[in-house]
Amino acid sequence: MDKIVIAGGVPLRGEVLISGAKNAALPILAATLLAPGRHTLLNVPNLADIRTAKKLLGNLGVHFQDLSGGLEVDASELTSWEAPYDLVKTMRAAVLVLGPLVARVGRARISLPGGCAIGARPINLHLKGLEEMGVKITLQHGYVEATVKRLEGARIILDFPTVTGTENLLMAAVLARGKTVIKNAAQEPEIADLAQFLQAMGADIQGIGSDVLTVQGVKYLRPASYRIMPDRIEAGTYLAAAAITRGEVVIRQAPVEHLTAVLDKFAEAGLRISVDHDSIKVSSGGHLIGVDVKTLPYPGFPTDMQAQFMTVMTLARGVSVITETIFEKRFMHVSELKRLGADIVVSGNQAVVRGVKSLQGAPVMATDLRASASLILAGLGARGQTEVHRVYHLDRGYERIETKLSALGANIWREKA
Ligand SMILES: CC(=O)N[C@H]1[C@@H](OP(=O)(O)OP(=O)(O)OC[C@H]2O[C@@H](n3ccc(=O)[nH]c3=O)[C@H](O)[C@@H]2O)O[C@H](CO)[C@@H](O)[C@@H]1O
Ligand SMILES: C=C(OP(=O)(O)O)C(=O)O
Repeated sequence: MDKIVIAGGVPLRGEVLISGAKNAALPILAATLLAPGRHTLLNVPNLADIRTAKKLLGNLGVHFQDLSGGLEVDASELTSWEAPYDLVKTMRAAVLVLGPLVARVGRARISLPGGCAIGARPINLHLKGLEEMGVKITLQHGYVEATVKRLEGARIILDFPTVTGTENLLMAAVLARGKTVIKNAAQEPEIADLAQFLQAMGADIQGIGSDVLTVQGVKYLRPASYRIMPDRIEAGTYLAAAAITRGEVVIRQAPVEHLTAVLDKFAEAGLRISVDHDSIKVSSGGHLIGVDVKTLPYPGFPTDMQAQFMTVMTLARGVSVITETIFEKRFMHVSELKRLGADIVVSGNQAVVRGVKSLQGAPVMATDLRASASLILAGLGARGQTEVHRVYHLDRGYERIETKLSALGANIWREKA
């Protein structure tokens, strides 16, 4: 298994270009199942999760062709309605084929996504919403089996604004008979990106970007061409890299309007930030200051930036209290950060971080995607050499991270184990 090695302590300087968003590309790829014909997707990031999604859709009969700067997705004929265990276990977002499959072929058989490092992550809200639309659901041998003759519009109130749950229900509703209203819908910008792709396919959706989505079902959808939004979490991670190395970085092609909570917190922590259209210039304005953060559904501070922000706080002056409200086990990076000398005490869903003068490089092990990013950041900010093991987690969600960081001056490389 590959590892990433970092010789830390170099302030990053230069420009970095943000890739397409993983969490928008995955539901949009799933949504291509809704319409026979050839779709064109632009700005698709080159990530392990995208390769897994292509395998999963390929298994259902979808064909792909690489275009210069894009991907052609041909969903003309579906030959299966099953998402097998082997593919679902490596990528939870595989569950996103459930809504489109019941909408297009009236049935789906999906391996139940298991618990993972960051929490239990059940899909009860996806299933309850689909049942309200007339889908018969049974659980057998670790698989969800879903069948429906005709999807019916419904009024759905989500107990929690689940991101992929909202996406699954939206993708089912666009081809249902009549009107569907999804209340307490998640408002993450990637859902708006999916909704805009669905509109380009001919769907009738009102309330995009809000917590009430109203969908008037249509008889059929047609293939569409769409450019995937840039990745706000990747952009936030490069902000953190500039902060922890006391560097000066320009982040280009950033989804600035969706980064408000993140930019506000970094500014409060003492970074100098200026924004020009889709570019963010960030430089360290003296010392970092400990600030408190609480993760929340969008537009609050994203849980997918919690580990990276915590890492920056390990070198700030004073104390920072970090509260995780979305996932019950998302502090797996703490024990590894402590190996580099961080002072962090966890109690329930709160981590109290007392800034230290310096971190020292050490071998560490990545446990999930954003934990991996946080360990890379810690390595960049530490004295001496850090080795991050189990980088397959990182490759799920960051395109060419060591190449992009090297171009900013970091001493970072990948070694084959
Ligand atoms: C592919 C993708 O877009 N992944 C993102 C998505 O994950 P995902 O869509 O899995 O996250 P959810 O919004 O569904 O989960 C939020 C919380 O709701 C709970 N829950 C969810 C569904 C359900 O049926 N029942 C239930 O109890 C979960 O266990 C969790 O505690 O949103 C998360 C929260 O912003 C991000 O961290 C992930 O990067
Ligand atoms: C938790 C994440 O992804 P996923 O939902 O795909 O596991 C993430 O992107 O941080």
